Parts: sequence; C-alpha cells; structure tokens
Amino acid sequence: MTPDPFEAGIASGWNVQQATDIANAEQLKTDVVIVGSGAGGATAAEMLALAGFKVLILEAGPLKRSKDFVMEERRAYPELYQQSAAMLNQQQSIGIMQGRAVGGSTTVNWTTSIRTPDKTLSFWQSDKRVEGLDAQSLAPYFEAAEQRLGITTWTADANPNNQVIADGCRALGWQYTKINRNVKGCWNLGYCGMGCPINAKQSMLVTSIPTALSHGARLITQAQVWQMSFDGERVNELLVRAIDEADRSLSRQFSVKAKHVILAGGAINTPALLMRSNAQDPHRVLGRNTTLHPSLISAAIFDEPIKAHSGAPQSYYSDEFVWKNGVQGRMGFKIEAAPLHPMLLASKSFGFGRQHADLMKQFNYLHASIALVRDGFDSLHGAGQVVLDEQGHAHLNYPLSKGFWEAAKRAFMAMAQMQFAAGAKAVLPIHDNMPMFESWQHASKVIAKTNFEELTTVVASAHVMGGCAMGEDPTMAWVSSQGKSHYYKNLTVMDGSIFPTSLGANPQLSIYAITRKNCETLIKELHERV
Ligand SMILES: Cc1cc2nc3c(=O)[nH]c(=O)nc-3n(C[C@H](O)[C@H](O)[C@H](O)COP(=O)(O)OP(=O)(O)OC[C@H]3O[C@@H](n4cnc5c(N)ncnc54)[C@H](O)[C@@H]3O)c2cc1C
Repeated sequence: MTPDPFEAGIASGWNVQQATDIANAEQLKTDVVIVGSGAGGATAAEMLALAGFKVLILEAGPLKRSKDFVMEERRAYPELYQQSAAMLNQQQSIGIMQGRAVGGSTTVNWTTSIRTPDKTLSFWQSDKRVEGLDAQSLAPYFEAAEQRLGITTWTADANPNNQVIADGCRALGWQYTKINRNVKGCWNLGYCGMGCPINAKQSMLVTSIPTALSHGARLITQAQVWQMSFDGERVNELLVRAIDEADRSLSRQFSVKAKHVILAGGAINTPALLMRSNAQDPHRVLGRNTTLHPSLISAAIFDEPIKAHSGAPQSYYSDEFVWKNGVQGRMGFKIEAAPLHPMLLASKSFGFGRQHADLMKQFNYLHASIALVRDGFDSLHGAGQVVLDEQGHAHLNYPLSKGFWEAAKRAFMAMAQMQFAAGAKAVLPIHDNMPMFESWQHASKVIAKTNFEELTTVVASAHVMGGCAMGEDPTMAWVSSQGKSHYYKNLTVMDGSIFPTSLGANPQLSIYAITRKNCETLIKELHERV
C-alpha cells in the first residue's frame, strides 16, 4: 500500500488549512489563486508551484484521505460528492455525479484514461473556432500527463463485468479496446468510486496536489468561492465563504486578491460562479451547451457470478457506435461497463417491492453495460444550460432531446445484443415496466416498439462538461482556445467547462492534457507579468 502523502506532508509543514482557520473578513494576497482542486485545478497548481509562483488553492469540498476511504457507499457519497451523489437536472430525469473534495472528481472517478478522439478535436477546429488543439499539437501533453499519472494499459485480467463487453463484441465482430488506467500498485478492489483506500489511483489527491504543496502552494479546504468582483478588464477580488462538510454555509467569510485567477470548479460550478458574479457575457454563452454524455443502462443476468462490485471498474470499451453516423448525424454512443454497488444499483434501477427485491437478490450475478451518448454537437444532439435560483445556487436545465431518445433505442438494442452474444441468460434494459428478456429476438421486438422518454428511463451522468466554452469567436465562446477569458485579462479557465461539445470519451485525460498545454503558455506570460 502506498503511504498517504498528506501524513508526512502535513507533519513537514505543508500549508493546509480549513476556511474556518482564516479570520473573518481577512484579505489574503497571492500570485495565483486557483478555484477548485480537481483535474484542471490541481494540474495547474502543480505546474505553477514548480515554476516558482505563490499559489493558493481554494477547494469547496473537505480534505478526505485514504484513511477516510472505508469502501462504504453510505459514507462516500455524502462526504465526497456534490449533493451526496443525488444531483438531478431540473427535469429530474438525469442523475448527475460530480466530486466535491480535495482532488475533485478525480478522487472518486473510475480511472479510465482515454485521449480526446481526433474527430472531436477536428470538429472543434472546423466548427467551434478552436485553434492549436489538434491531435499533433496535443500529443506531447497527453504523453506528459500519461507519464505523470502512470497511465498505461491495465494488464490484469478484466473482471467478469468487463469481460462481457469483450466477449460480446468479439462474438459480433464489433470494435472493442482494452482501457488505460491511472493506477500504480492497484489491488483490483473495485471501490474507486468511494476513494482509493490504498492510494493506488493516481488521482490529483495523491499526485499533483502533494507536489504543489511540497513546492510552497497553500490549500484552503471547505472554502467556497461565492462571488468575484471586477475592476474594468480585471478580476479585483474573490469573496470566499467557509462551509461545513455537508456544504452548509458558515458565518465566516474572507477575500482573496491575486495577480491571476484560475477557475477550475468544473462544469456547472465554473459558469455558475461567473454568472453569480455578473461577469460580462454580451453573447450570453455562459452556462450554455453543458454536456453530460447522458448514459443508458442495460443489466444482464449470468449463470456464473459476475460480482460487478469487485475488480477494476472499467477495463474494456466499445466504440462501434460512437461515430457510425458521422460527427453530427444521429447521436453516437460509447459502450462501457459500470461497477455495481448496492446503493448505486438500487438508485439507478426501477421497480418496487417484490420486483425490486428480486433484482437486488441477483446482485452477484448482474452485469451492467452503459451507453454514453455523445451530446452537444448540434441542436438535434441537445445539451443543458446552467441557471441560477434566487439564492444564486446552480441548477442544470437539460431537457433530453428527441435525438437522444432515438439514440437510446439504438443503444438499448446494441447493449442487449452484446449481452446475449456474451452468454447472458436474461437482459433487463433499465426502463420502467420493461420485462426481463430471455432472448435477443424477444428483446429486440419489444425495444423497437418501446417509447423511451423522460422519466420512464434511467439516465445517469458522471461526465459533466462545457458551459464556459473555448474558441476564438466570442459569440460562441467565453474563453479563448488557451482558456483565457475574452473579457478579463487576469482570468483563465482550466477545467472541463471549456469543452465546446462533449468528447465521445471519458474526460479526465483531455482535461489534464489541455490544462498542461494552456498552463505552459500562461506560465510564460506570467513570468513577464508577475
Ligand atoms: C463517479 C465518477 C466516475 C468517473 N470516472 C471517470 C473515468 O473513469 N475516467 C474519466 O476520464 N473521467 C471520469 N469521471 C469524470 C472526471 O473525473 C471529471 O470529468 C474530471 O475530474 C473533471 O475535472 P474538472 O477539473 O473539470 O472538475 P472536478 O475534478 O470535478 O473538480 C472541481 C472541484 O472544484 C470544486 N469547486 C467547485 N466550485 C467551487 C467553488 N465555487 N469554490 C471552490 N471550489 C469549488 C469542487 O468541489 C471540485 O472538487 C468520473 C466522474 C465521476 C463523478
């Protein structure tokens, strides 16, 4: 087991505090303040601290470490996730999971590490006026991130839950790929979504944040940046509220003045902060085109135990259907496996009483496939919009489009076909009143006739992206291709909110690589300025 770096680090004098340690109304000063400590924020913090800047990281979530990761859903969801992992869109039709702790969503993610698909990068270039982020220019940054985070092919055998994807795709002649993971010394436990108890996952919690802290960065946790004030073309000050572990506001505030501000609160929260602060947005792009890879779930029962809670959560995916109809044609979907844990399964399935109890009894024999739908490429594809309520809290207005429901039908068909081809004895598409199918023939007939629609089908997301799009055209984008605000000279955004569409691949590696490239440019500029 890898030791918890915070243990020795804090003992050696790392500058780590809680917001309640800061005096009320105190003003802090720094070179660079970073809002959020997830994939984007921590990557930037490490690079800037190594480059010699005085860095302050403000994280709304608590500091939780391997000793707190006890492999129990009842503790992990309230402690490590936004809204206790029970966040929904305004329509209440999509369950949305996002991290809220030091390390952000990387502390709880499933370690799948995939480069941005070339087709997505080309589309950004041709249709979203993104410059300098083609596959060739990004290649060295992908390599650097992969090296830094130990991202390589997972060489252990796939668990039976993932083996279904490989077996089904092989039998049908469909494309499938072994997944790269960011782990070192992984024990194949399968509880990545509850925080890694042995520090094998190379999340920001055990990699970039410790390096930043070792090089003089300061971390303040449970510190929620509520608003920013502006002075012409510059961010003037950040207003920070102390919050408790359950995300409740405490009567303690302080402010921060920085020469440069990096927003890395993730999609939804970064645009929400800007909107709450009345940031300039003449073309009303903030919060728009928030994408989710909204995902459908198909369960299958096998004769042999699957134990989908155990082993690397994701080790095979299939891209057979991601680009089948072109980039902007009918929506494509990526097929992956999802780990199952009792609360996760219970909250992401249908039924009541005996029917639900019968499903839960099969827990150890259940496999789950997910189809992640590629959203946000045009109006047919649909996307969400961040809105604020009267108190300034963010909500996501995301009506699922006709195009999505048409894709859902194809996705349920494909997943059932693959599961039967892999030897499933029964398949259950997670949709209200669906029977358990015992043959592909029966499943395909019923799925073809079913009307999939909002609130009759379980839809989930762990990939929140967009809402603060990048690009050179301010009528479509709030930041440049380098993440720099089109309106404020000392403000850069470095997180998944800058993606102008979804990716068609799991996002963390794209965020690491793009942040690395943009932060390198920023460091050169700051050396001249600060
Ligand atoms: C359960 C789960 C599984 C996943 N699995 C994978 C996977 O296997 N592979 C993959 O590629 N991706 C996966 N992801 C997604 C991936 O982890 C995220 O896309 C990525 O971490 C997003 O990075 P980010 O920097 O945009 O934001 P985050 O990593 O979410 O970090 C944002 C941080 O900012 C903090 N914050 C927000 N607002 C404020 C504020 N106002 N003030 C202070 N702090 C603030 C938040 O608390 C949070 O800690 C998964 C996500 C989840 C939830």
